[in-house]
Amino acid sequence: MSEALPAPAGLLAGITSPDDVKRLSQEQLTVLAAEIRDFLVAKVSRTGGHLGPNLGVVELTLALHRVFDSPQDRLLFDTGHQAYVHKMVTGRQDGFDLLRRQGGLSGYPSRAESEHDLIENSHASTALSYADGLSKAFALRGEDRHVVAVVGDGALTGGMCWEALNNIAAAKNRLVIVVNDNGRSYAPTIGGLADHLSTLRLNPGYEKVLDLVKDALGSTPMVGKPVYEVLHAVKRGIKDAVSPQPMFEDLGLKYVGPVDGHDEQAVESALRRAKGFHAPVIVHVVTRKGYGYRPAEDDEADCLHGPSSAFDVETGKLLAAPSVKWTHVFAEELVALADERPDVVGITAAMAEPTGIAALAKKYPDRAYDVGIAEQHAATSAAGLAMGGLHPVVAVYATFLNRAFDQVLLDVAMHHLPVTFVLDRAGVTGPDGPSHYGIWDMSVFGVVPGLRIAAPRDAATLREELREAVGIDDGPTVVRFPTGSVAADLPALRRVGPVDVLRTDDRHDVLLVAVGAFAALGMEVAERIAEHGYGVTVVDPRWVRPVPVEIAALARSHRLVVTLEDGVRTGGVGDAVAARLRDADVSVPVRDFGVPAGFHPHGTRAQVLAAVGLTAQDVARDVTEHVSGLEESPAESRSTV
Ligand SMILES: Cc1ncc(C[n+]2csc(CCOP(=O)(O)OP(=O)(O)O)c2C)c(N)n1
Ligand SMILES: CC(=O)[C@@H](O)[C@H](O)COP(=O)(O)O
Ligand SMILES: [Mg+2]
Repeated sequence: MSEALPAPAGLLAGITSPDDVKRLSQEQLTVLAAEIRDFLVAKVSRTGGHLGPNLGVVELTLALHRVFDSPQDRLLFDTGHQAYVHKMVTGRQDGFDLLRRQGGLSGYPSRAESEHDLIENSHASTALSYADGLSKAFALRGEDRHVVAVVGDGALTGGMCWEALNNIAAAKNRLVIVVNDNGRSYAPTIGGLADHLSTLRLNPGYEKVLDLVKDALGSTPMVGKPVYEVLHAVKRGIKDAVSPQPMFEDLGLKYVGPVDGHDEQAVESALRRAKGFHAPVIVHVVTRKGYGYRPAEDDEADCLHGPSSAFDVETGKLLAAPSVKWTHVFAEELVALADERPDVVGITAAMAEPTGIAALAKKYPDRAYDVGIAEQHAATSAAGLAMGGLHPVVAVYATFLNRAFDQVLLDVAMHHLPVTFVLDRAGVTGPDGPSHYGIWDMSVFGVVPGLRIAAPRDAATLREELREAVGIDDGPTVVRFPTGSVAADLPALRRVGPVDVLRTDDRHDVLLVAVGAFAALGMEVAERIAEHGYGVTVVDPRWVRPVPVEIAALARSHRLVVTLEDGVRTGGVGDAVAARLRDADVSVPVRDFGVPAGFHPHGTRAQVLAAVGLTAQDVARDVTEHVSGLEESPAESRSTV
C-alpha cells in the first residue's frame, strides 16, 4: 500500500462536521470548494472511484449541509456514488486513502460509517421511494424533520422515480427533491425526460448576458457587487417565472430552478426557498459532471464517471496497462453476429460503453437501443422486439437485472421469446460492495422455466456460447461473465454433450464441476487434491442451468461431486447438480462451494472471495478432508470418462 497523502491543508482541514461548513463566508466557501476538488482528484487518482459525479456536486453538497441539519434532516443520495463530498464534510476525510478498499471507506453511503448516511444500495432510481416513505413516517410521527433526496438526471430515467413522484405528489408531505441535472448518466442521458430537462437548463444566451453584466459590475468598485447580487436574485426569480414547469406542476410538485449548480449562493438560496415550502418541491440544479478538473470535463465518454483504479492526474488516464476485458470479447463477437444476423439488435440501460453495446451502436446505430436506467423496461421492450421478429441482446451488469425478474419470467420466458441477456460483472465484483455483486443470477433466473444460462470460462467459450445463445429461438438465454480481464484460454480435452472435460484422472475420486470463470480455480483445486493422492476430473458444464444430464452420468463413476460457482450457494448450480443427481438416482454425495447468501463487505474481488472461503487452498483442504473420510467404493464400478 503506498503511503497516505498528507492531510488536507487550509479550510478543508478544519471541516469535521456540517456545522463547520455553516460558519463559512461566501468567500471561504469558494476556497473550500477548490480545496475539495483538489482533494478529490488527489485521493481518487490513487484509489479509483466516482470522480466525475463528485466533482459535479461540490457546491450542491455544501449548500445542502448549510441549509439543512443532517442527520436531524435526512439527506438521501440516489445511487449514492456522488456522496464523497457529503462524506468529506461529515468527518470522514481521513478514510479516503482506503476508499473502496477492504476495511476502508465504502464508495457509497454507509450507516456503519456515519449517522449522516442512510441509503447503502447502489442501484439507481430508488431514493425518491425511500423519501416518500420517510416523509410519510415523519409526518405520521409528528417529527419536524426535512427529507431531501438528491437524484440525478440519469436516475430519473428509472421507472421507480415516477412511481415515487406519483405518490409524493399525492401525499403532499414536505419533501425536497434535488434534481442534479448534469445531462449525463455515463453518456448524455436519453429520452423525452432528458430532452425536457435540457429545455429547462440555463439558457446560454440568457446566461451569457448575465455573465457580461457580472463581469462588468465585478470591475465596478463598490457599487458593482451589491448590484450583481440583486441581478443574481432577479435572475433566479426570472428563471422561475419564465420557465414555469407544467410537467412537474401538473404532477402537483412545486418547481424551483433551474439553478446554476456551481453557484453555491444560488443553490443555497433555492434550497432555502424549497425548505420553506410545506409541500413536495423540486429544485432543478444544473451541474457539470467532472466540473473543475479538465481531464474529466473533456472526457467525452463519461466525464471520468468512475475510473476503476489509479490514474495519472495530468491526463486522467488509468495507470494500469490495458488488458483484454471480458466485455471487449463480448462486444467484438456481438458485432460479428450482427454482421451475420440482421435480426440481432442490442439494448443497454444507460451503460453502452461499460457493457460493450457502444461497439454495436457505432456500426449499427439503428440496431442499438439505450433505454436509460430502466432494466425492467429493457427486458419487456426486448420481449416486444422479439415478438416483432428480432433477437435482442440485452447487456446489463448482472446485479442490475435482479430488478427485472418478473419481466424476464412472465414477459419473456412465459412467451418463449428469443431474448439473450448478457450479464457482465457477474459474480463478486469487489470495490462497489454488496449491492453490486452479481451473485444472484444463477439462483434467481435459474428457476425461470425455459430459460438457459451459459457461463463461459474464457474468450473462446464466451464467443461460442454467445453464438449458441443467439441461435436459440424458443426461449430466453443468459450468458454471464465476471468483471475484469478475460481469463486465459482453457482448452477442453473432450466434450461430453455440452460439457467440456478439462482434466481427467483414472482414479475417479472427485468430479469437480467448475462454473464459468471458476474453471481456472477448479484446475488449481484439482492439482492440490491430487497431491494428496486423490484423482480429480474437472468439467465445465458451459450451460449451467438447467444442469446438463451428462453431469449425472459423469458423476456416477466418482465418489464425490464438488461444485464451484461464483454465485450464491442458495439455489445455485451446486443445488441444481444435487437435484440432477437425485433425479437420476445417482447417490454420489455433492459438496457445493459458492458465495454464502449475504451482503459481503467491499474489497478487491480476490479479497472478497477469500473472505468467503473461495480460494484453491480452502476448497482443496475441505475436499481432501471430505474425500478421505469416504468409504472406498470398488474401483471396477467406476467407468472411464
Ligand atoms: C439500476 C442501476 N442500473 C445501472 C446503474 C449503473 N450506474 C451507476 S451511476 C449511473 C449513472 C447515473 O446517472 P445520474 O443519476 O445522472 O448521476 P450522475 O452520475 O450523472 O451524477 C449508472 C447508470 C446503477 N447504479 N443502478
Ligand atoms: C455506480 C455504478 O453503478 C457504476 O458506476 C459502477 O460503479 C461501475 O462499475 P464498474 O467499474 O465495474 O464498471
Ligand atoms: Mg447525471
